[in-house]
Amino acid sequence: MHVTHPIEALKHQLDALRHTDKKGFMRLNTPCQVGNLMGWLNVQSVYPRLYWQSRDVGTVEYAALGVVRAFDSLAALQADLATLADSGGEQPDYFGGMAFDPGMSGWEHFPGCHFLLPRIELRRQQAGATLSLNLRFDDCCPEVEIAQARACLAALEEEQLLPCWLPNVYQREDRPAQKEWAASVAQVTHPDQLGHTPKVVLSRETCLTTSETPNPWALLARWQAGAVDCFHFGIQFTPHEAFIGCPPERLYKRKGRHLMTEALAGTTRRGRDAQQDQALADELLADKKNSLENQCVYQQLLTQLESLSSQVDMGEAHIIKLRSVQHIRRLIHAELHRDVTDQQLLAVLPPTPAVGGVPRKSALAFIRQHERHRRGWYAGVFGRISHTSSDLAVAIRCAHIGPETIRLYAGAGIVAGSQPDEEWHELDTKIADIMSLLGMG
Ligand SMILES: C=C(O[C@H]1C=CC=C(C(=O)O)[C@@H]1O)C(=O)O
Ligand SMILES: [Mg+2]
Repeated sequence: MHVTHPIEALKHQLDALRHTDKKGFMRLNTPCQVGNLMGWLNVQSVYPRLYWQSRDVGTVEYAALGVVRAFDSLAALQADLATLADSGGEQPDYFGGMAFDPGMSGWEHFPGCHFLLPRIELRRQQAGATLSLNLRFDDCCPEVEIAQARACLAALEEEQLLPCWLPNVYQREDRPAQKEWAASVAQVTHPDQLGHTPKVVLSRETCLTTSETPNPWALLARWQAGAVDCFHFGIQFTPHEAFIGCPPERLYKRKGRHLMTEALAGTTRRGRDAQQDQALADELLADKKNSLENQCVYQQLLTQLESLSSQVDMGEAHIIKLRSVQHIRRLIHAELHRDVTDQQLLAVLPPTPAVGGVPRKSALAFIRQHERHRRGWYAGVFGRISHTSSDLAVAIRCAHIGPETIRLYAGAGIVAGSQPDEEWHELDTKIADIMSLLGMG
């Protein structure tokens, strides 16, 4: 992106605000040209650095920098959204996520819940790109806010090409190893356990170490290119740590009172050719174990939505095909009651049984007791929240990148009929895309 002109344009607009008596939220916009949003993010010195693109075709791509406001609680976020909505005018987008298990902390630098209003947003849609500066004129005097915004603009750097090199020599360690995995699957599928807890989603952390530190944005850009029909996200709170992912699963999308959610669970691999691929898809749809995995998810979603909405409709089970895997999916639509907020939805819906289990309480208790790695934001929530609409992904198919390490996460729904070796293999197919990008395929 050639930033000089857009930045000058925003500075002019900012100067004009010096004597403003405006209250609340304000967004200054200017058109701009950009090649690769991640190439732009990668050179910026302002943190957090965040990327978000929803799954739907033709949606906005967001790159965001810095913080105007941030909340570590859903209640505080909701209160802020409500205050701004009452005062009318343009409404801001908050970006962020939540850990899998609110009862356990996230990772270091990753709070249990964190949603932020960025200082700078670079948005791109079909019509073109816009550079925006977000401002809040509520509790501090406008001069302070303007000075902070100005400093952030002054720090912006020109976009550069992403490095095309990624390390490709790694040491791999699986946690749990296959033997311990088999023991956990056996425990979950023991008739006594299944009697009270019919599904637990067990997970694995695959730790890859290398002498180099991989560039998270270069990795995400390549991963994204092969992950169509997926969400794409990345966040860095600090320079040496990133969380990126290309999840296929939506937690929910809300447009006004209309809610879209889904049950995505049940997995098979892709075939060698179209014929085998179709045979695998047909088998998946007819398979009892995989259907049960999916059923656990939709039943819970339907039950939860019953009390929150006036009408709930669910579509037929169908197959979605990703690069390395196929899944069973059922789409769900609901009309929310007037007073239902994102705060409530996020307090009730996650973790869905696609990543947790049923009943939630005993499944989470099993996971807390038996998993020795920390899920952190894996299997949590990541996305965008605003007063008018929200869109959130289930944070699966993701990687945590730190100095000299990449930690990949994959889980598999364990139900009656689950076989340890097959489920272990399912974990491998779920990380196959990113493993092949790292030269480990
Ligand atoms: C928990 C994950 O996948 C979930 C989503 C789709 C299919 C799943 C399955 O078939 O087990 C899982 O429930 C993951 O990829 O880490
Ligand atoms: Mg499965």
